[in-house]
Amino acid sequence: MKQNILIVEDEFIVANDLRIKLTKAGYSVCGIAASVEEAEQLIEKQKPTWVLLDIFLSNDSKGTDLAPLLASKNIGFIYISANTNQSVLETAKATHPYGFLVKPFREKDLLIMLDIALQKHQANLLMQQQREQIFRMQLDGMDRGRGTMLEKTAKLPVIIQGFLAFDMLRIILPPGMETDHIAFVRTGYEEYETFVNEQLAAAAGVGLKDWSENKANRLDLESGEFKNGADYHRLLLHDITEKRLSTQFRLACMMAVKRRLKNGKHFVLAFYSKNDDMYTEVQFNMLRRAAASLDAFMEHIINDSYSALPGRADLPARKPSAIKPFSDESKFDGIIGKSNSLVAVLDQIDLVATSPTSVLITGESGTGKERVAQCIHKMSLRAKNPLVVVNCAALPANLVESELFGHERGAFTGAVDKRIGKFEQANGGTIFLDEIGELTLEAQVKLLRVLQEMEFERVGGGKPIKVDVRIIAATNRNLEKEVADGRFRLDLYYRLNVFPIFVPPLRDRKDDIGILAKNFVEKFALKTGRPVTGISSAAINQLKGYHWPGNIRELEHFIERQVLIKAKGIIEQLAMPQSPAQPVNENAGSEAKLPLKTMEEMEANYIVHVLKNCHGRIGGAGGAAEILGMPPSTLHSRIKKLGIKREFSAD
Ligand SMILES: Nc1ncnc2c1ncn2[C@@H]1O[C@H](COP(=O)(O)OP(=O)(O)OP(=O)(O)O)[C@@H](O)[C@H]1O
Repeated sequence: MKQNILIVEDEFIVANDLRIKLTKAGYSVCGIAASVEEAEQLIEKQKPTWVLLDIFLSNDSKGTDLAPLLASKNIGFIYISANTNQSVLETAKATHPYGFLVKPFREKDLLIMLDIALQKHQANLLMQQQREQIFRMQLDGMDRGRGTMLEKTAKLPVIIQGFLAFDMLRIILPPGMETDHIAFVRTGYEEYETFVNEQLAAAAGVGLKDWSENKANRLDLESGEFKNGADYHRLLLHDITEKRLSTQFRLACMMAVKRRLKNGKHFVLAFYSKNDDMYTEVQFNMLRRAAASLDAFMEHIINDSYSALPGRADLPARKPSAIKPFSDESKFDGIIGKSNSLVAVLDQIDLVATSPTSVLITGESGTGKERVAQCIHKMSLRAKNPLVVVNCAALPANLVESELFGHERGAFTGAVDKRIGKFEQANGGTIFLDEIGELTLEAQVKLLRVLQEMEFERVGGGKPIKVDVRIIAATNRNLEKEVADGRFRLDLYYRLNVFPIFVPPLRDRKDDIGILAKNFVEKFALKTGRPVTGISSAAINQLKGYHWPGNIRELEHFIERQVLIKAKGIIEQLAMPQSPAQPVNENAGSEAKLPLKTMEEMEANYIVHVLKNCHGRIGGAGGAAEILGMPPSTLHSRIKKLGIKREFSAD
């Protein structure tokens, strides 16, 4: 689709120069506005699909003030500004732009950023439409016939969550029903705890009578609003119930809509998140659409509930009930865990799996990035076609091209046979570029070309080959830092980072350790045939006390060893590995005098310590890589990056 770009910039020379560059690059520029007011008029008249937005504009207006209008109209925007002071950057970031270019910038950088931003915006719109469609279909397919009000609404949180994320959803119904307040609090991927009036009153620390009589609990709304971060905190200052609920459920922002039903009565949907900048104009519009789709359903259950009065004892359950509407354990194929941060990863997998979007998975070694990639592939429409894994760290620099694109027979010395490259093998499916941060700059150029065109030639072959491949890349490096240090190409980074997923380290999701450990005990007991039947809570607490630098891989190997040592019964006591955060033996006793060390120094110390114990051997059984719970190639690259001397590593 040809993009219609509006330039909002008060310096005419700069704006005109931009117009010339964009037109030359094939974009159509529908206007130049020097102030927010002019921009609003042009948006109305010209209907741009994209906006380049300066921050400080004529008439003392600010580009950031235009952002809510752009978000509400689904128009993507990039800031272009010479001002980079912290508060300007923070205000700009809070409006969720697709990019920020600091003036003066190179034409090339502008065009690359715009190209990627457009792709990202289109992918987002597509995903949003798909989610909305699924939401409507699921809503239509819901059984409205029998059951209590709680039973009828029990499936709502799962359905709504797929469309609009929340940690707590409050539904406020017209007064005079069996219950006029239901809240669903998220406790797992498709798990919610249900609270009705009595339990909500208890959570807010008031009696049921006070709760019911306090009109403020019904959220006094005109038609709707959202409050993020500081705004939400201001609300808490004068609303004691909200304050208590927010403390109880650790909520950091909210948005709500009030809907009028045909019978003149109202219901309110209030969404809460633990993430303090979760809700923007975009989500608010989505909420309005979701609420409108829900009107008929709510009307039905409200009328049904009135006709059931009086005397139908369908409510309330005295204790909060845990509702797990339609959990599908196998959906995430072996990704175990229920911590908040893992559930957030599952949400993202769910969101992106069926779209063709490229995904960049980041996180420390052993956190499960490859698992996430496998899961996205299996849940995608390409699941029947291959998932081809390429370990970029293991690609020999001189063979990158032939590995990725293949070669013809006799293309170079040693090419005795024709070879089909990884991209061709993955045609129709997915290619997983693991450890992408290890690619040499030369290889990055070659990869970039394929990603742009999805076309390449086999080495020694003159015929272009076109493929249809979805890209998933992963790295344990901070790619933004790699870009800043000149080790990773900015254009390649933009191409890959269309949908980023961060997999958190195990030390930040200790809630998952117990369930993972139990699972690994079962797995290795079965594999080794040893009758080890479980692991005690004391042992799990010990596991939680360690900080797992090798993450889940290290935990998995550790449990495997414990199963072998224990041989039968329940694992009770563990000999935990020495934590690198504690001083290693040679420094024992002198910790008080130790200067503070950076994480990198501690990591280097620990690797040297393990290497010494393994006599410098990296690979194979009992080698340093196995003990550290990472692939030898990753350890090699860590050794190189941390500048560990060769005397410590033999292979
Ligand atoms: N959530 C999980 N549930 C169960 N097993 C997991 C989970 N996450 C990871 N694992 C297991 O932990 C090990 C490491 O996972 P994986 O290889 O996906 O990590 P990674 O982040 O890709 O590591 P690297 O960066 O070193 O390549 C694997 O054996 C994997 O099966």
